[in-house]
Amino acid sequence: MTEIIDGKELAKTLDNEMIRQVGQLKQRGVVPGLAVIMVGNDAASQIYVRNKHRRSQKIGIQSRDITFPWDISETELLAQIDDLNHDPDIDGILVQLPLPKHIHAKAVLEHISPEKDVDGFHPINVGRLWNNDGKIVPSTPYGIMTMLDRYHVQIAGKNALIIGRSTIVGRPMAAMLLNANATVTIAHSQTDNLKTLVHAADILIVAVGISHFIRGEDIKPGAIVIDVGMNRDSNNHLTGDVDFDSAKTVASMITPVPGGVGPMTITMLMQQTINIASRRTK
Ligand SMILES: Nc1nc2c(c(=O)[nH]1)N[C@@H](CN(C=O)c1ccc(C(=O)N[C@@H](CCC(=O)O)C(=O)O)cc1)CN2
Repeated sequence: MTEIIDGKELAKTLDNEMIRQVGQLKQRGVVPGLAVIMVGNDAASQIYVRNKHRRSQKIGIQSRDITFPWDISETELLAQIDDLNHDPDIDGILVQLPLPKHIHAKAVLEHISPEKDVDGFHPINVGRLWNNDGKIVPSTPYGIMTMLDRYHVQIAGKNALIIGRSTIVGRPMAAMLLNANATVTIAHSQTDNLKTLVHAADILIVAVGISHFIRGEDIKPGAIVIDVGMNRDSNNHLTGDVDFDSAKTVASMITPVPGGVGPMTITMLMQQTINIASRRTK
């Protein structure tokens, strides 16, 4: 029987664990603080930022939302980050992506103190992760690793294929699976013989942004399939990169969309804010 990896349910379990962790921190005089910077009024980003705020409140994290109009200058944005870098009440800083085109996202992300870079996008944190010494790591792949762990998936020695090489998902995912002793392959738009690679994968992570890119007949029987896709169909319904119905008949475990990887992203952001705050007590 195929097991559905339920990100929504796992997120609730982890919320309860985090509420306890925050309670213990507060007894030691530490209130975790998260600053979320949003530029412009992208509709999806507004929803994610609101959800980050609500989850922070639920867990007991002090969250500070800072919203700028889309035409803010890069200099003003960097000055705000400077302030937050020096603010002792703030443990984690994140800038919601995407940013407007006139702002250099790379410069902005590199301006966040690596010790407060709760998204794990700063090159220092990227380097630490690839050195198997990651202290703060990107939330989506961290969420996937947590799902694999909580569903008792054995990673060591397995063939893991990641389709997609983004800095937010594909690359850090590869580092995390490698650190967990998987044999890792990253495939992308220029990859030859993708079908052969997919058919050999024990753990398949799909993050390409193309609706139903992978179908059941492509997958190795018994594979674990993780769908990172978030696409909208003509009816504005959310669809994954994997055709769930056909893949479910072949995989041993699979994540749905929605309700799989997505809910774990904000959960792991919360966990990392707590992790950073707990270093204050050491
Ligand atoms: N600074 C960052 N910007 C962005 C990140 C990020 O990790 N850091 N990731 C995404 C957006 N994102 C969080 O910011 C995010 C995306 C999706 C979900 C989620 O819960 N998805 C649900 C479906 C939601 C829906 O119906 O639209 C699911 O898949 O079940 C949470 C957070 C880009 N920007």
